Amino acid sequence: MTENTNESVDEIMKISKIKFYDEDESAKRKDYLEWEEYFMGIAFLAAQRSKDPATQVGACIVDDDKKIVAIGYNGLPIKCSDDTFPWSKNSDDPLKNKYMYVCHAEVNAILNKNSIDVKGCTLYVALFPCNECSKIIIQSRIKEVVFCSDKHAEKPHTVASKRLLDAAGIKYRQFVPNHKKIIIDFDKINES
Ligand SMILES: Nc1nc(=O)n([C@H]2C[C@H](O)[C@@H](COP(=O)(O)O)O2)cc1CO
Ligand SMILES: [Zn+2]
Repeated sequence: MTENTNESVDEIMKISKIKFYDEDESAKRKDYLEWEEYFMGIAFLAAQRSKDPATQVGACIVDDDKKIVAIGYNGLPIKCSDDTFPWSKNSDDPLKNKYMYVCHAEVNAILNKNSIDVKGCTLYVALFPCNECSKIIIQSRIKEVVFCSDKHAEKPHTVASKRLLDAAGIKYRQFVPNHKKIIIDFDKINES
């Protein structure tokens, strides 16, 4: 077995920094997505599956190895038709509004996980989770929430949600993108 002296560590560091090219054109692309932009971008892409005409929310759950273990968006429960239940939000009759029926993106992601559980994972979500989702986030042992918008910060469901997350010791923080926009252009791949 090689002795792990300071000298050999220096040697390893030198080797790991060797470049196998000289010219600038051979360097890697600089405009790539950071991990967090990638995960939040996936949450936003999933949101595009939502049938909610007013608010489309997506969520993406990632483990410690940066593997995506779950994706979800807001929608009706299985077998409850998108065309049978209402999508309105302002009816005086609560039964004619979407709120009684829609599953939130975070809950759908947690329930759709590909892993055994989401313990220790990070949840990326477009909107700050409501109190009902936070209960499930806590119970599923997610360790951190990264949200994009906190536009309902003043509403009771967000205040209650933060109380729950704080009490449970779950960290939450706002996503700060490098790229304000991510464009998907299906034609670009055909360019030379
Ligand atoms: N964190 C969230 N995840 C979600 O999936 N939603 C969903 C539930 C509704 O379908 C919609 C909110 O309705 P509204 O903002 O148009 O009235 O977004 C909403 C929030 C905000 O708490
Ligand atoms: Zn919710």
